Amino acid sequence: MGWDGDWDGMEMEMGWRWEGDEDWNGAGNISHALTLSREFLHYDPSNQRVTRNVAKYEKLLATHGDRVGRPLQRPNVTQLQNRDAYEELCQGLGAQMAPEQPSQLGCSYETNGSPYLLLQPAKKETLRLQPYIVLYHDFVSDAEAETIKGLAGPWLQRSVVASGEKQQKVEYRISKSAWLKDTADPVVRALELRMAAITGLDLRPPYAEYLQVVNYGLGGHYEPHFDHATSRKSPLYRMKSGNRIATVMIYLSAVEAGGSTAFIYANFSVPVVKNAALFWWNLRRNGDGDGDTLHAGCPVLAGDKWVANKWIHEYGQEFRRPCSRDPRD
Ligand SMILES: O=C(O)CCC(=O)C(=O)O
Ligand SMILES: [Fe+2]
Repeated sequence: MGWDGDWDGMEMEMGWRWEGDEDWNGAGNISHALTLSREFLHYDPSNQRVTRNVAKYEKLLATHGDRVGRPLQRPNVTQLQNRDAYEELCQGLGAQMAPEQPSQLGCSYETNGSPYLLLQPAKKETLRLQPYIVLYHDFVSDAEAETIKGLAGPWLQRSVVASGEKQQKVEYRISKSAWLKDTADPVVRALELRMAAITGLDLRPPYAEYLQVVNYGLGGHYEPHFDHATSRKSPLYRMKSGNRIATVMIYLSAVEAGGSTAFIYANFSVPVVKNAALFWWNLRRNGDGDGDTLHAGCPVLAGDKWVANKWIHEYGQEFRRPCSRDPRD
């Protein structure tokens, strides 16, 4: 079941209760739970646990009706009122066609002017130009991925999100995560140098955050959100190095089913490609947040998923990604 093992196995498969919370979390579909549990008993009448669940659901329905507790929390972005695009993209039903000329997309070896990459060019696949999203294949080795997961494992804690001026646990981000400093291990340091080489950006503190290692268990997900701050009060500004200009996200594991990264407005999703690193700019060159980068980590349906995030900030990049007054850039 992976590290997100807060779920109660049986009930998680049926999808309503979240053991991490003391209360019912209000997903609310108790009558559906009851129907499925009764159907289950039809096949396995002696199952004590499901028998107990049936009694529990019947009691809950009698006392509370079908909606119990508070409504599900959602990220605070108005665009999310319509979840259809997200759900379709996660199910692989969304349009995946690139609006750009196919000749501008595709694969290339990149040295990016870096002596480091001269020896081993990056295998870049350009997925979209607006927003600019590229995938670097074989960015880490299997051994490096294992080392990073092993280093993070003991430190994993339920993930939080920036909410107003605070950070909090929310139902729309179900995962565990840990932060790794580059001093934690030579492998972390090596990955940071590699990320600096492919992006051409300055990743030294405080120009980038520590490496955030994230583990999603079954059903783990992160609903559509922006990585950059959309409010000046966001805790992201506490680093005093501006907003998050870009994201590098490394896929540290494969996933048996689900778990793609969906870009809602760009209308496509990136399947989990083990050992690859995804890069995109969150901000436009004039410093405004790029609304086209709304993205999500789709629910993991089988297996578990590990990623590592590097969030790079605006300051330090002034000469590496010069600004522009043209709002289209
Ligand atoms: O897990 C993913 O595919 C996306 C994760 C993400 O967007 C994040 O951690 O900010
Ligand atoms: Fe994100």
